[in-house]
Amino acid sequence: MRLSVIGSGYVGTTIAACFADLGHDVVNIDIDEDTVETINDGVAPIHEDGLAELVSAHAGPDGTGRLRATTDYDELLDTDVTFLCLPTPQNDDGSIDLSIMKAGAEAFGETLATKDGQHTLVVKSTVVPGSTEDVITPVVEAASGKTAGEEFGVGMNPEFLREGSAVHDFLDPDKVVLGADDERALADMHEVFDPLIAESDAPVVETDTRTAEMVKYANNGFLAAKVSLINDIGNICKEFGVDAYEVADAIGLDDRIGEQFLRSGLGWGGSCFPKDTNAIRHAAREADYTPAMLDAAVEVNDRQPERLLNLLDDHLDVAGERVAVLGLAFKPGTDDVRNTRAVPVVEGLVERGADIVAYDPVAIENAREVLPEIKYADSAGTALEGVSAALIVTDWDEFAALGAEFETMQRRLVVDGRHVDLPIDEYDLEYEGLTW
Ligand SMILES: NC(=O)c1ccc[n+]([C@@H]2O[C@H](COP(=O)([O-])OP(=O)(O)OC[C@H]3O[C@@H](n4cnc5c(N)ncnc54)[C@H](O)[C@@H]3O)[C@@H](O)[C@H]2O)c1
Ligand SMILES: O=c1ccn([C@@H]2O[C@H](COP(=O)(O)OP(=O)(O)O[C@H]3O[C@H](CO)[C@@H](O)[C@H](O)[C@H]3O)[C@@H](O)[C@H]2O)c(=O)[nH]1
Repeated sequence: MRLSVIGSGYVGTTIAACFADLGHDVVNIDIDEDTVETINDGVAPIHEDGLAELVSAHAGPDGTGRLRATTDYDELLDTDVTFLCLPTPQNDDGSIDLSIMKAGAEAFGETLATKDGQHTLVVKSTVVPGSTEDVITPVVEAASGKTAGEEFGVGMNPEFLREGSAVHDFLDPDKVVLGADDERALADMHEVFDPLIAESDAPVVETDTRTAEMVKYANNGFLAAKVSLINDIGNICKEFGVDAYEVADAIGLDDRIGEQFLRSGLGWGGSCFPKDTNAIRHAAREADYTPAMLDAAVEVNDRQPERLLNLLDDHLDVAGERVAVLGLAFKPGTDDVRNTRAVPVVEGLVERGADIVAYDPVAIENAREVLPEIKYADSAGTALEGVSAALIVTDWDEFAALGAEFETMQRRLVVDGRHVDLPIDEYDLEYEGLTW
């Protein structure tokens, strides 16, 4: 099938490369010329495990030719289905900002106006319930002069991939959700996804666009709340001298709870959970409903960095002391620092007058933009040299391999926000875990 994918970021590039790998002809449309050029050179514009191989296999001079990129929306005219993968950031009040989606929908509609045959638009971005039907579709109708459900189809297909494992998650999903309000759009989405469904054996949920939109927020809200609940329980565990990880292992054996997403500590960050919980909470309030559980999930999450710093305060007055911060990415496996817990941790240390040296295996370049005022080390070992304390913010595997490096600390005080397996006894560490 011939597909166009508008937006070439984490989601757009991943799905375009994966669809090409599944045998579709795909064109990626993006306003960023560098991104377009990079893909056309056969190079992945973002860092994701397995993506470089897929892009070079299908784009660029040595590729199959099934993947290419362009800045020209007219190229979607030669395709049958378009996926809209544009950003949906939050406004200052937490509500969803649909302005980029509207701009993309308008450009899509203006192009569609000149097309004779049938076409289906699929909203892939995370949007609050009603956005596809009440906002995006009317923009396309106005720009194209065509009627949805008659002259073009509209679907909504939420994406559940995680950064760091995007290719794997997309090709082997737990579920595929196909939201459509007309038969033609549903049939088109099936034609796109059938090769993936056949290969992955993923269950398919067929529903309307509003429900599909809500499934995405329910998914993220549930996961964010699950982490906040284990953090709440973990904080109680800490007060009673109980190890929250032992408790989590035990409750995770109950199938109704499940073992995943029970790692307590500093809480959740990233490009999705924070903005998506805020968007759906704001939308709920607009509808006159107070989302008490999601509000609490955010409140618990916001408190964890200060709890980590309070644990440090119990051992050391950090004013004038050198402190190492290990980990800056919002989770291991990515260089993404959007809403990373490292920011409130570092801000708290700055307020306390600490002299901070930070290290991350891949996120330092991005971290410099949000945390320009601190020092950076080029290895965990260098960061630890001469410090009075170390804080662990991201659970990178390489931190669990640290050993003799601890001997260079002035004081071997380690406050761990992520339950990294450290040689506490071997190196005589003065160790505090956030919830254990
Ligand atoms: N990142 C994730 O892990 C993830 C997972 C699931 C869902 N989502 C959702 O998917 C959507 C996209 O997120 P992302 O992380 O891929 O975004 P992103 O910021 O990584 O990429 C967006 C891309 O869109 C391009 N763009 C902006 N305006 C454009 C326009 N008018 N026309 C064409 N291209 C334009 C940008 O240049 C950029 O390359 C969001 O709604 C997000 O919530 C993200
Ligand atoms: O037990 C856990 C699991 C996660 N986290 C934290 O939660 C955040 C999010 O982690 P994860 O879900 O792995 O990363 P994302 O790439 O943000 O993926 C989430 O957000 C995406 C964008 O919407 C969705 O597509 C994914 O399904 C959803 O997992 C990170 O800060 C993690 O450190 C914990 O603290 N404890």
